[in-house]
Amino acid sequence: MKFWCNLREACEEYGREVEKLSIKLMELIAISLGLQANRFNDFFKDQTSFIRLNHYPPCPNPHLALGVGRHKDAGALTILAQDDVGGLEVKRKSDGEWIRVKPTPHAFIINVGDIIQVWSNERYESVEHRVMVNFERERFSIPFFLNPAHYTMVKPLEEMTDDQNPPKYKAYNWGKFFTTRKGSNFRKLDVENIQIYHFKVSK
Ligand SMILES: O=C(O)CCC(=O)C(=O)O
Ligand SMILES: [Fe+2]
Repeated sequence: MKFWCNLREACEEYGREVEKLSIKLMELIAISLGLQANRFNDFFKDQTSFIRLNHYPPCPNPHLALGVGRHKDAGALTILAQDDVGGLEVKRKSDGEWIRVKPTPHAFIINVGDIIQVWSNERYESVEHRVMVNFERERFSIPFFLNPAHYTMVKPLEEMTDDQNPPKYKAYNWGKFFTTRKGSNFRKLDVENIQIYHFKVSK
């Protein structure tokens, strides 16, 4: 019983700290886009962020096992803690090759999610990634997903658009998008689910 109480407390404390870090990162991203540091803060007042605790048991034939199927993180930002086993792969845009991400001890991996891609009108891009299981060692990872309020209508920020750079996306409701995504994500190794390009403005 005590163990579980401690786990809850540890997770809650961890959540509070990575949330602070993620808001700091959003402030830096805002500055990098020429915006006020606090430009994104209001979106996270009623945030729907969450933590996932991932355990990947080993499999002698990793290519037949589902780690996490290819996807882009749908939210704003992901802060990923992982152990030293490795298995995360990102898709290189130039040639579509899957590149292994080497774990760096005591470092987080920060993923830009789809929402930053839309808010920034594609000045930032979310990265497609997947997880392959290890053939002999189990792996643990802890992603924190920074997500805006359920009712947020996600669309390119006005400051990121003008006559030369018209909005590349139509507005979509975050809560609805996320619920649809959650119902279909990670089921198979190589299937696509709802994506922001479904809201892309056609040229
Ligand atoms: O376990 C990992 O390294 C990443 C997991 C992941 O991509 C996710 O949960 O969205
Ligand atoms: Fe992910």
